Amino acid sequence: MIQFQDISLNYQTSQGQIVILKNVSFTVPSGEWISLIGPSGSGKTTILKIIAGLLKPTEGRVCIQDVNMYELSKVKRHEQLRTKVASVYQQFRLLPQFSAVENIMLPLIPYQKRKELLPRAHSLIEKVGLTQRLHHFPEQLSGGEQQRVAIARALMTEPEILLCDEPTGNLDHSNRDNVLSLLEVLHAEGKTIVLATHDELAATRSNRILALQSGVLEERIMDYDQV
Ligand SMILES: Nc1ncnc2c1ncn2[C@@H]1O[C@H](COP(=O)(O)OP(=O)(O)OP(=O)(O)O)[C@@H](O)[C@H]1O
Repeated sequence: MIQFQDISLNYQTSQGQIVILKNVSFTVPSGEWISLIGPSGSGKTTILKIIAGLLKPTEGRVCIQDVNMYELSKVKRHEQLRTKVASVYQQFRLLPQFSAVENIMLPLIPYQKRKELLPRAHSLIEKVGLTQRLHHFPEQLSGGEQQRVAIARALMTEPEILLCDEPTGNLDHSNRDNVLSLLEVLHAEGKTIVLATHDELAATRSNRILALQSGVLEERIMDYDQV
């Protein structure tokens, strides 16, 4: 479960203090898929970075499975989150010098032998439907295929929580549908998913939509389970 409690985030700039998030609170029970929607600059990526342990809020608490992440030292926080939370981004972020299967293994390469990681990497590449592309390099893959490799890479540590930042933003219609269908499969398997998107239609695939406007969570919370 993710508890995002009374979170505010300000930046100090040469023009003075700017407020990015204002007193934002929400809870994501384990296994739920929520979508964050809102215009550009409303704070969606900022929320994902805070959940990922990468950005300390100015105020508020973020608890993952009841542990207050920002009370921990940076090292302990990363250790806690390393296997619990994984991210998928709009710009795939694959390393160009590595093949698909090598990219998938990357999150665990510092911790385990390559030989031990290969069977899991193979099963993940099969899961995302790219068995035929195992040894292809990113430049030899389509955008949709690269994103599916990126999702497989995110799954390598068996995270409970998947943070997806505009994962379909660079994809055409059919690749977008492939990626969303894959998220639906992962959700059905029990993953907790937080999707930040401009794509309101994509967001309707989730359990709940939270709408952000200039760093404020709108009261409008659409719960499709109750429609
Ligand atoms: N380091 C920083 N210093 C100052 N302002 C920042 C910094 N990082 C982000 N911002 C501002 O925070 C605001 C929220 O950014 P964020 O990336 O969370 O928005 P977003 O809703 O994800 O936008 P988009 O949909 O375009 O990705 C933006 O106005 C951005 O300019």
